[in-house]
Amino acid sequence: MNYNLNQLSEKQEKQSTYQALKRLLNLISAERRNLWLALIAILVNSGLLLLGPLLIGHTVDTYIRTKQFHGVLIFGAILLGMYMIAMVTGYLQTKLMGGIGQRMLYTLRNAVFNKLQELPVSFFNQNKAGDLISRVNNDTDKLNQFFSQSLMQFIGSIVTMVGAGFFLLSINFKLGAATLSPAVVIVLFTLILSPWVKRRNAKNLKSVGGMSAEIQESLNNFKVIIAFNRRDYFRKRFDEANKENYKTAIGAGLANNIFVPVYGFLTSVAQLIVLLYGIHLISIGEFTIGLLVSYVAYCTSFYNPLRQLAALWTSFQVAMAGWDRISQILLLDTNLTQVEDQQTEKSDALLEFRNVHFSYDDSKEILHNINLRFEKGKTYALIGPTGGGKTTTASLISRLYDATKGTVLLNGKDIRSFSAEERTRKIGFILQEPFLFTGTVKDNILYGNSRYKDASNDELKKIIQDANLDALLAIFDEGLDTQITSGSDNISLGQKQLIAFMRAVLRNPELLILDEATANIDTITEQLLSSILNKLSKETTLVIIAHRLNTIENADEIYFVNEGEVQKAGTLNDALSMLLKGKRVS
Ligand SMILES: Nc1ncnc2c1ncn2[C@@H]1O[C@H](COP(=O)(O)OP(=O)(O)OP(=O)(O)O)[C@@H](O)[C@H]1O
Repeated sequence: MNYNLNQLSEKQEKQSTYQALKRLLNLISAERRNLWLALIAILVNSGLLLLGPLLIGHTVDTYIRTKQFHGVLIFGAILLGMYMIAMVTGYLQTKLMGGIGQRMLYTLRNAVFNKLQELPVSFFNQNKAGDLISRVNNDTDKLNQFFSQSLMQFIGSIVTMVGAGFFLLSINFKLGAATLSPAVVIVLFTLILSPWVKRRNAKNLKSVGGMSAEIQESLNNFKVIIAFNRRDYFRKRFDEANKENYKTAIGAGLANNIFVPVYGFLTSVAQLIVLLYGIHLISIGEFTIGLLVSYVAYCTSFYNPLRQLAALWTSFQVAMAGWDRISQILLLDTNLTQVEDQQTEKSDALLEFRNVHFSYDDSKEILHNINLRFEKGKTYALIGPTGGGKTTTASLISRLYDATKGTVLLNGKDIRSFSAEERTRKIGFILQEPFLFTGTVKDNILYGNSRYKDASNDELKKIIQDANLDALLAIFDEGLDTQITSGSDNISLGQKQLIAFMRAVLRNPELLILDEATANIDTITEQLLSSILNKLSKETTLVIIAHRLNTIENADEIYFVNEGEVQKAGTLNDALSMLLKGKRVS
């Protein structure tokens, strides 16, 4: 299945803003009440501000021209009261929307992060971590900015414009229509250019993701970069990503700002129309000075928000481009779903491969028609040249991936019918590259182990002793409390493998896979691990992947894995000669 987000995005570019907006509103449906309250605040605010010019016009014509200053004072006080209420509603709207924006950011980041936790290994194979981080951090923030800062202004501007437009047309239809004609040009101009502006912003966000991926890759591999003196190479790569970002940012900036001067020009045209046509109407007695004062104010109330809308529209397009990138993740589904429970077959095999084929990306088949049987309590070894398919086979046993064809059976049932919890309880996997989290040795060996998660240090020490793991724990100076730092650079690779080993053994799985799990461990400690494995429950099935043949001398069965095919190797000596003769993967 294709999980590459940057390829998906090309396909999904056709998605309309309307569809994207609908999905976004579904996500924030919990905020409906606050959104309504904020909307009421904005309506009151805009309504009051719109009434102002009408009252001023009325004051000019009724009281100022007739010199009734008492009336001027009363209307002045009414206007002041209205403006004060408008101030309070303005504050309320900012407060409500700020909260909505931040809560939405929180919900969205959680939703994206939780989705990432659901997605299969293939997704992470096909996407760069830096780009994903940029989506979780940067793109969600673009939406937050729009929601907390721009949305209400956006709605406020539209309400003010509609209200001002209504007054302009109702006071004098001919003059109103002439005043509004430049707005038609503006709307057409905006509609035509918007998709182009959104595309430019999407390109810019993509380049931010690319730059972030570049930074993440070089930070993760800084030791190799320094050891191989590749700093210049990475500097160049970063420079290219940065240049791309610079170019797309300029492109997006130009697109985003194209509206401002055009809107400004057309606003001036509209004001000119009001003055020239308005004065003409006064001269022929069809209009009053007071109404012209109101008219100029309404013209400003109409075109100022329109100018603001130019900037807000840009912010909307940026937010929508960000939302597209976020929703690409949210819309993905894992292809490792749980299938319906099936009839259990009577089988003495704990795990079985039946005619299994597998390819990572549909292009090249990696495993061809594999048939394997792992019985309860036995030890199996997978050997073979580098790139032959051993780790891939192990990954299918633990369902990191599903077979492209054929079936993997666990306890006589399709492995896909087990819940992830059940499966991981039954199958333990010590990966080739063990990963440790920041915390103590205790935190790390209890990772994902619900059985002992509340055990005290003393209880845990006893459990470790019973599992014959105490000699391994003794290797760490401060035992269970030894600190592991981020990236776990304060302990050796061999020590990391020991922690991963303890973590897996303590879970007491029915099937334990060791993928080169002792490759970095000295011979004495390796013998210790071997004796621990021998003392595991007689029910435990072991699958050991190893390059060093001494590691597998106790195996009941040895399989030779080469060029995606698996065959029984017989004795250790047969395995050795197969290895020596074994073809390498071309
Ligand atoms: N994530 C992946 N995406 C695409 N191809 C992959 C991926 N992982 C492995 N492969 C390919 O699958 C083939 C088998 O790799 P695998 O890791 O299973 O070999 P292996 O026998 O375990 O090798 P080693 O002894 O080096 O660990 C190789 O050709 C490899 O390039």
